[in-house]
Amino acid sequence: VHRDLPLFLSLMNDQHRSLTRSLISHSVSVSEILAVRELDVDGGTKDDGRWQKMPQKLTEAYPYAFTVSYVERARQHRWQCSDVTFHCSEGALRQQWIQTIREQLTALSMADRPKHLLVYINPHGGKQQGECIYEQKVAPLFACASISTDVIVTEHANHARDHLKTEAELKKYDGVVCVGGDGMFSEIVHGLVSRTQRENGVDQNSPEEKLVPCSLRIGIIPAGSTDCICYATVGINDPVTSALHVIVGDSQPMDVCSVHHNNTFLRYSSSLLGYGFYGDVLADSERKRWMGPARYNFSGFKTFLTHHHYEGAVSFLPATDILGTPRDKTRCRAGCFICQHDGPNLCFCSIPEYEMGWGVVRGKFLAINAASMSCACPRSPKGLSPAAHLADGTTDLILVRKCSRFNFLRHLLRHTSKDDQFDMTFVEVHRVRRFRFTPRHWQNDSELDLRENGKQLFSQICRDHPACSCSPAYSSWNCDGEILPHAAIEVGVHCQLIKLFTRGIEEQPLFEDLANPPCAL
Ligand SMILES: CCCCCCCCCCCCC/C=C/[C@@H](O)[C@H](CO)NC(=O)CCCCCCCCCCCCCCC
Ligand SMILES: Nc1ncnc2c1ncn2[C@@H]1O[C@H](COP(=O)(O)OP(=O)(O)OP(=O)(O)O)[C@@H](O)[C@H]1O
Ligand SMILES: [Ca+2]
Repeated sequence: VHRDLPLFLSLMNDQHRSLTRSLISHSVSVSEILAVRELDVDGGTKDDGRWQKMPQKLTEAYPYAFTVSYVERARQHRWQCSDVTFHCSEGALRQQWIQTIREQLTALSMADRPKHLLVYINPHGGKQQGECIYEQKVAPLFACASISTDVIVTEHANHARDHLKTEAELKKYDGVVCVGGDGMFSEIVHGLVSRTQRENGVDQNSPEEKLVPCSLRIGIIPAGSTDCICYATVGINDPVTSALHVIVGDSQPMDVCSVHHNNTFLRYSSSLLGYGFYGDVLADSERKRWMGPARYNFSGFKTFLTHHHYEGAVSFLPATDILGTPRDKTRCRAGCFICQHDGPNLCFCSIPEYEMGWGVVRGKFLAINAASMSCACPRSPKGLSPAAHLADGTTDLILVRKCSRFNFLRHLLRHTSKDDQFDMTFVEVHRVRRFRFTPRHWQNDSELDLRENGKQLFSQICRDHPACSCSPAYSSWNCDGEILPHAAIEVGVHCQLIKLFTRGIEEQPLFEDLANPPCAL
C-alpha cells in the first residue's frame, strides 16, 4: 500500500506503532477484515475514540481517510479487533479503496459470513454476566460487521430449546448464537437437532436411525461455568474471540451422541457422558448452584473423598478403519486431517454393525466416561481425552476401574499435567462408534422403581455383599452437565451432525513472539 498507491498509513495503537517501526510489510487477509468505513479527518469524530489527531501538515496533505477493522491474533488463541487507518490525498482514491474492500466483503457474505443471527442470552449462567458480556463486548462487534440480530434473553430453563424446536422462524437466520455455558449450548443443540429431525420425518426414538445434519451454524459466546465446548473448539473461552469467529463465518463440523434407554430418546451429548465420578460431582453440584462456578471444585472434592464405585457391564463397538487412536500424540486442530479422513469414512459409508464386533468389559468402575471431543477446559487444558476429535464420528470411552483413592488422585492430577492419564493399570480407553452400559443390578423396566426405592435396594445389596464398601448401586449419567434419569443407556455417535462458528483450535506459531514482534527501536 505504501509503495504502490499514494496512501499514508496511520496506525492507531501502541502495538501498531511498534509494527510500523519493525516491519516492512504487514498483511491482513481479506477474509479477516470485519468492516471498512470512511473517516472524517478534520473532525476526527467518526471513529470510536481511538482516533488520535494526525499532525496538521499530514492531514492537509492527506485529508481523505478510511479505517479498516480486522482480526488480530494475540496470545493463546485470543483474537481481537484492531483498526488501521489509511490516508490519501484524493477523495476518489479513497472511494475506490472502500468500494473495492466492500465488494470483497460482500462476496464473503454471499459465501459464508452470517448477516442475520438469532441470539439467546442466559442471564443466569456462570457468574450471571451473560447480558453484560453481550451488550458490552459482542453487540458492538456485530454492529461493526453489519450483522443484524434478534436477541432473546431467556426467562427460564429450556426457553431457548423450546423456542427453537417449534416457534423460531429459522429461515430468516444464517445462524444461532448462545450466550452462556455448556448447558445453554446443549439447549440450542437439542432445539435445532429435534427441529431438523421433525421437519425431515426422522424418529429420534429409534437408536439406529440416521439423523439429518442441521444446516444452521451455532455460535457460542462463553458466559458459563465450564465453557468446555467453547474452549475445546476455539482454544480459549473469550467472548470477543468467539464473536470474531462468528463474524468471519468460520465453520467447524461436530459429532453429537444420541442417548437412548429402551428405545426411548433421552438426550444428545456433544462433550462428556460420565457415569460414576462425573455423574456424582454433577448431582452434588446441582444442589449448590448458588456457589456459582466454585460448586464443581467443592463437589469434586467431596465426591473424591466418598470414592464410590459402581458395578456393571460396558459393551462397545470399536471404530475400525480409522486413522486416529485415543493414545495419539497429535491433537485435533483447525483443518484436522484425521477428521477429514475418519469423519467421511464413518458418515457416508454404511458399515454393517456385526454384533460380533462388539467388546464387553465388566467390573467395578469409579468412572465411565465417553468424551466425544477433548473436553478441554480451563480446569484441564488438555481435557479428558486429549487426542479426541471434534468431527471424526467417534467417542473415546474411558473406563476407570476401582482403585485406591491415591491412584485415582494420581489419575485426576494427570489431567492437569503433561503425563498420560491413560497410562495406568486401572484405566483403559477405546475409540468407539456405539456403546451400552448396564448396571449390575438393573432389571429392565423396573429400574426406575428400584431407584425410587433406592434405600431398600442399597441395604439389600449390602446384605448380599458384606464385603462391599457400601457404594450405592447406581450413579447418574452426567450428559454435558445435565443429569439423566436412567443408568442403563445406549449411545451412538452421529458424525458431523452440527456445525459451529469456529475453525477448531489454530496451531500456535512455533515461536509465538514472532506473531507480535517487539519494537525494534
Ligand atoms: C486434584 C485436581 C484434579 C483436577 C482434575 C480435573 C479434571 C477435570 C476434567 C474436567 C472435564 C470437564 C468435562 C466437561 C463437562 C461438561 O460437559 C459439563 C457441563 O459444563 N461440566 C461438568 O459436568 C463439570 C464437571 C466438573 C468436574 C470437576 C472435577 C473437579 C475434580 C476435583 C477433584 C479434587 C480432588 C482433590 C483431592 C485432594
Ligand atoms: N433464564 C433462565 N433461568 C434459569 N435457568 C436458565 C435460564 N436460561 C437458561 N437456563 C438454564 O441454565 C442452565 C445453565 O446455564 P449455562 O450453561 O449457561 O451456565 P452454567 O451451568 O453456569 O455453565 P456450564 O454449563 O458451562 O457449567 C442451562 O442448563 C439452561 O437450561
Ligand atoms: Ca469425536
